[in-house]
Amino acid sequence: PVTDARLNKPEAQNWLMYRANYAGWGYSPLKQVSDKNVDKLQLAWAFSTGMTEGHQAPPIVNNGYMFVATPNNQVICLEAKSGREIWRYKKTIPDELQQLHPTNRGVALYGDRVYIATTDAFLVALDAKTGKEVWKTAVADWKSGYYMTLAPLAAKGKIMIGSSGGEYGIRGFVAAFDADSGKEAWRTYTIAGPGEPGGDSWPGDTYKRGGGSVWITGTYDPDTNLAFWGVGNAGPWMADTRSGDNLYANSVLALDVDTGKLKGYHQYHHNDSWDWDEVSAPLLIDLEHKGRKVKSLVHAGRNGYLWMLERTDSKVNYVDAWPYVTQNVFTKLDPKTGRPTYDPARIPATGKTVNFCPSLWGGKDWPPEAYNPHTGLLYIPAQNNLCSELTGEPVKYNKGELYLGVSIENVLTNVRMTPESKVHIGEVQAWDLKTGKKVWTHTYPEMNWGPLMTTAGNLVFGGGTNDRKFRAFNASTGKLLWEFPTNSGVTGVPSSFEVDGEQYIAVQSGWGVDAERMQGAFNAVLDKKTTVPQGGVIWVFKLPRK
Ligand SMILES: O=C(O)c1cc(C(=O)O)c2c(n1)C(=O)C(=O)c1cc(C(=O)O)[nH]c1-2
Ligand SMILES: [Ca+2]
Repeated sequence: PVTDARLNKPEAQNWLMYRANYAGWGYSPLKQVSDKNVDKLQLAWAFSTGMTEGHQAPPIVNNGYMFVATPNNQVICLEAKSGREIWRYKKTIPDELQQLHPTNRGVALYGDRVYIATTDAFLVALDAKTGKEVWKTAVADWKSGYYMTLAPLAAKGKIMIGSSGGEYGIRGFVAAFDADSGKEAWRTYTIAGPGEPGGDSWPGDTYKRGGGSVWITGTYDPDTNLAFWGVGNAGPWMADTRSGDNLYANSVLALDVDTGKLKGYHQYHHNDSWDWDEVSAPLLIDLEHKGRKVKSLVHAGRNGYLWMLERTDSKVNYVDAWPYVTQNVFTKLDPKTGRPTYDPARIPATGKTVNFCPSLWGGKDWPPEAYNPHTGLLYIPAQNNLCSELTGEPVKYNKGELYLGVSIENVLTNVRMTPESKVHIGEVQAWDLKTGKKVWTHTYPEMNWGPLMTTAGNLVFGGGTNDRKFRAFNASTGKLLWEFPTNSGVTGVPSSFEVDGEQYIAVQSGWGVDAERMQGAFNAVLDKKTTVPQGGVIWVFKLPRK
């Protein structure tokens, strides 16, 4: 059984949750595979999932058993050392349901159960031994544009989730369900309504369709019982349709896990007009900043700034922020609050064509950063040097239809090259958070959609490029130490685990969703055409036996 005690201090041999620990580090304390021997890493087993589209979920492992979520609401349970299938669950969803983002980012383990959030906006509890449904709860109405792609967060008897739908005029929320019964415990809207604090930051009834979706797992601080959730873009995209700050879109929220009460927040940027969802949950890192000890929240923003905040038991304070990729929208940040001032020429608006950097896919979209406590470095999978051009147009709300204010043709061709992006776009960056200095950068000619994992073996793992490769870098120096061509592009979250004294590295390969759309946008604006093979495979590697 997966207990709170185990989730608070996960064993090195397991990968029990989305980012391995509540702090969101994407860090494995295992070190059998290291910078000294990773060049010998070889295939242990591979397993075809039977699905196409975006395979993004980490292989989650509990004492030799692996649980993998794939697109189409499928969960596969396997013997972790052999890849032998034990059970498979697939939720059927209505045929009419077209998922804008066809992916699932993983399961949560709690007690003897496995939890998955589905495309038709159900939260489902499965028996971990058999894969049989124990309960399922309808979380929201998919016909109104709600769908779920994130891995749930389990803590203190509750299973927490959020919903996607920021491009459909939903009103976002984080909700918690009793792990035993599936009964809803609380629901906190990410978009403030009339009479609530922040409610006056939305004109008229625009809050009802204000977006603020939550589609990446939150992080959690057991000491204060606060969970930290990133909030997506405001909707519709053009900011002139909803003058005001639009709280709490594009923010981080600190929510009390027992009650859902909002205890603090920081809005990274107000009145969003760029589809810069700030959904990635901040990493919890204790660090020293200018000689002061800070219990920080670190977030590489889709808006292209690297944010350092401070968490207390009742507040979120701004500490520092700086651009980590080319950014031409913010002209300055208020040194006390971090509130940005915008270049008016860079704000997309209805009836205007506006060019801005980074692109609408941001300095970093959803693929998670990683933090290694030994190197003290934060690793960011970045898209640098790239810009977008959007032409705003009037939009009318129709239930269940896209609510953007930009034509879909424009979205699919939005990228604009710069002299620098012709040289390179994708990067793996390593930042020393003490000094605020970048320590190393690995560059790719084209995009990087690769979630990162770092290990005590002084390694950083990640894929993300359109050449199908999965790679290992020296965590201290950035030197490329190993690469392996998989079946498809790797946008999966890597994980690591140990069985019978051997360390394994696992990742799903299966290109899709916006990595594929961004490739399509490059294909549309460049002379070159790239296709990436489709199909999902779980890849598991280890060292040769001695
Ligand atoms: O506003 C939303 O609700 C929402 C949801 C999702 C999603 O659930 O995957 C994405 C986005 N927005 C988004 O803006 C985006 O760039 C994106 C990329 C991806 C992906 O899986 O590659 N999903 C999403
Ligand atoms: Ca979005």
